[in-house]
Amino acid sequence: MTADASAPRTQGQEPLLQVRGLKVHFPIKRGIVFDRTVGHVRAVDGVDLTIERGATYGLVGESGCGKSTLGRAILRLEEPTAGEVIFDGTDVASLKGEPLRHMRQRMQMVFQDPLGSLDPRQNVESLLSEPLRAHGLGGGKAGIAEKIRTLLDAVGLPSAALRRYPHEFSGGQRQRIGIARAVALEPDLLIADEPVSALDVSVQAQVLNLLEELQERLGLTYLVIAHDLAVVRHISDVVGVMYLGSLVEQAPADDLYEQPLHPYTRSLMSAVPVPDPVVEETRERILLAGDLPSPANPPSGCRFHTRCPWRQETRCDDEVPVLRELAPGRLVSCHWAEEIRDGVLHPKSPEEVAASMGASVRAPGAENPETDALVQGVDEPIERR
Ligand SMILES: Nc1ncnc2c1ncn2[C@@H]1O[C@H](COP(=O)(O)OP(=O)(O)OP(=O)(O)O)[C@@H](O)[C@H]1O
Repeated sequence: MTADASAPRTQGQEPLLQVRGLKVHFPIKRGIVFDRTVGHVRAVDGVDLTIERGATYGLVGESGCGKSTLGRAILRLEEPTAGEVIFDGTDVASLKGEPLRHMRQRMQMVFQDPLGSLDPRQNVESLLSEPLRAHGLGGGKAGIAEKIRTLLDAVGLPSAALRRYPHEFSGGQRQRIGIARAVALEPDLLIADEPVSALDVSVQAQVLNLLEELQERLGLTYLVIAHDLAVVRHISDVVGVMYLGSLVEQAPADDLYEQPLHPYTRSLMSAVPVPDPVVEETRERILLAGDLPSPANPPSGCRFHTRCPWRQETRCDDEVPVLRELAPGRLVSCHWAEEIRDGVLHPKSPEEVAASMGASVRAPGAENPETDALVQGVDEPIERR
């Protein structure tokens, strides 16, 4: 992370990645041969974000809000329903054949579960040489061997690791192998999807430090996806918070942690314990009413209104808030962000929120019983694409 998180790192240069109006909607199919579309899961529903070269963008939000789908759509592992992904000035959707292959080489992914993403039958040497051979990189046999040794050294593993298999390593070491494999192709952008959430807390910091070191050394740009705000805090320049397929807040990391503006960000932040016992004692705790609504049938108006302690009738229920700039670099999609920031509006308890929603809270399935039942898994299974 740069000293001044809000400062542009590469003045005059265009950003490495620009995502504009990105939507990924998955059809929900029914019928004996799944031939009837009864609705759509709006996993990503109109996301705009920009990542400057050499910067780290931390994307957070609770499980199911669409973070992984967004990451996969950037890599074109998921076909967007609408919107654009501009990578290094080129619209990714316009690429085919060799240019698409080359673009894929320049964007790599680190997965949450290295055991699941590394072939258990391949030893480390084979795991690391495979992508190099596939992309014709590293020169001949000797060149590849040399490159693999350098990679192992860069991720802090001994050369004795070469002959060993993924199951012989600890979780942290396996993640180091996953990272070595991802950087082997000298990418520009690394998308790390929950890179440390499967690891012990003591190992998480080591892996995050390694990512930082590699970024510095190799000039990488990162999109780091996590459900935990604490994970992305120290490595991110900019943090984006997602709720039900949309970004609700985006800010330079220090600003966001100092003063979260969106009610959802505030509730996420209030769940992070503070190491100082005095501060911890007085820490604001915001409990949310209800569960994450179904992305197949999101609430009207502000999508967060059914759980929001600051909800105001009826504007929040009816009017979709736009992601607007409150201060330089600080984007928030809440009608009442200023009032909440200035303490003019006070939060309700989860019980009050639930009671205030009363009859207006939509019972699951009330608007679209088929869709909701499917998404919640109480009916027939959804065919996953
Ligand atoms: N291939 C698919 N077909 C249908 N629905 C999908 C598919 N992939 C994801 N979804 C749905 O899209 C929504 C967003 O999923 P996604 O995995 O992107 O969320 P996430 O925030 O990354 O959550 P997690 O951290 O649990 O992976 C979820 O409701 C999920 O069930």
